[in-house]
Amino acid sequence: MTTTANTEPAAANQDPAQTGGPSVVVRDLHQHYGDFEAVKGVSFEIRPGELFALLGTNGAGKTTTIETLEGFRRPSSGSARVFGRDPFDQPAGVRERANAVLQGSGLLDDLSVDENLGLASDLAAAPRDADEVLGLVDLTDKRKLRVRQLSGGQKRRLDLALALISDPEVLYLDEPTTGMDPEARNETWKLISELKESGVAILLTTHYLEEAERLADRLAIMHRGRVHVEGTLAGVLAGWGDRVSFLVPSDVRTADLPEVDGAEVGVQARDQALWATYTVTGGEVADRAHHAVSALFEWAREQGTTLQHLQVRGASLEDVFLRVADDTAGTLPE
Ligand SMILES: Nc1ncnc2c1ncn2[C@@H]1O[C@H](COP(=O)(O)OP(=O)(O)OP(=O)(O)O)[C@@H](O)[C@H]1O
Repeated sequence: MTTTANTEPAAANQDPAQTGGPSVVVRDLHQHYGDFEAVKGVSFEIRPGELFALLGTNGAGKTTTIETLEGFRRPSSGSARVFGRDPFDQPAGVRERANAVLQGSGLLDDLSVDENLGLASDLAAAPRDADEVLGLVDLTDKRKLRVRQLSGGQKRRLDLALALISDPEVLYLDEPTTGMDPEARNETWKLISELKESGVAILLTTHYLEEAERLADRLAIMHRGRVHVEGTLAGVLAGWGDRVSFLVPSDVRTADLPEVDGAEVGVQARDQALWATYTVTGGEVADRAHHAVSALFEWAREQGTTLQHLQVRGASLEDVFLRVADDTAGTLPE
């Protein structure tokens, strides 16, 4: 332990979660690998019973952020606090109460499921009952098998069991369902929801957007070290607008498509036809699509044409993700 631990003011060591505050607080975190800046000013908080999903493109800096919270890396600048403590300089009081399912399994291949769980249990300050944990991850009937005899999805479930055996109050899940079949993933989602309901503060990274849609109370999308979008799912999607699309009538030039208040029009070629998409962000969220569709019907009536294959949908998390990931769009800060 460095001297920093001893010189921190007493107030900085108080656990905000004890008084209803966040268990995890990240403030303006920067992380360098040599000259390369992998994380460029990330901030978020996670309260007990809340799941925060950190989404992002490959190499965005998600794992680096989790590793910082785990105490594996000292921030280059900014801060990370878990239970009010610095996990790098003050790991005591953090490691016992936080645990992780990280990428790259820490399982010992030649030992059995029981033996792996036993080792993790020996390291835990107040371990949960191993039978109960094996039941939670549905591996009871595999307990005598060696790890190398498990399938990829079963190994991932054992990873989760190793994290749960210490009964953590904060849980970091780095792509926890990779390699699982849809049923195992569904069961794992239920388990994660139950953990959340029991008061665990969870940080999830995933490339499965549906996983974030199902589980996250709040989410952030990272790209190249920065958070570009953050909020509740509903809040994020409301800011992104509704989509109204239809086949451009063959006798209408795209330049003659009508303007609609509060909407931007784009034209895409698909299946040897042109499709118009109006992205509607103006007006009240509840009836913004109604106004756009009314205006388009009015235009179609005047043109003596119809809106074929008309579709109205809200923005999806995938729309938002792809927009953030699209460097060529040119509106994201460097
Ligand atoms: N030890 C390291 N040395 C140098 N660069 C690193 C190191 N670890 C990570 N990086 C780089 O830092 C950036 C962020 O990596 P990180 O693993 O945090 O991203 P990620 O968001 O978790 O990506 P993925 O979704 O692909 O797992 C990447 O460009 C990566 O190449």
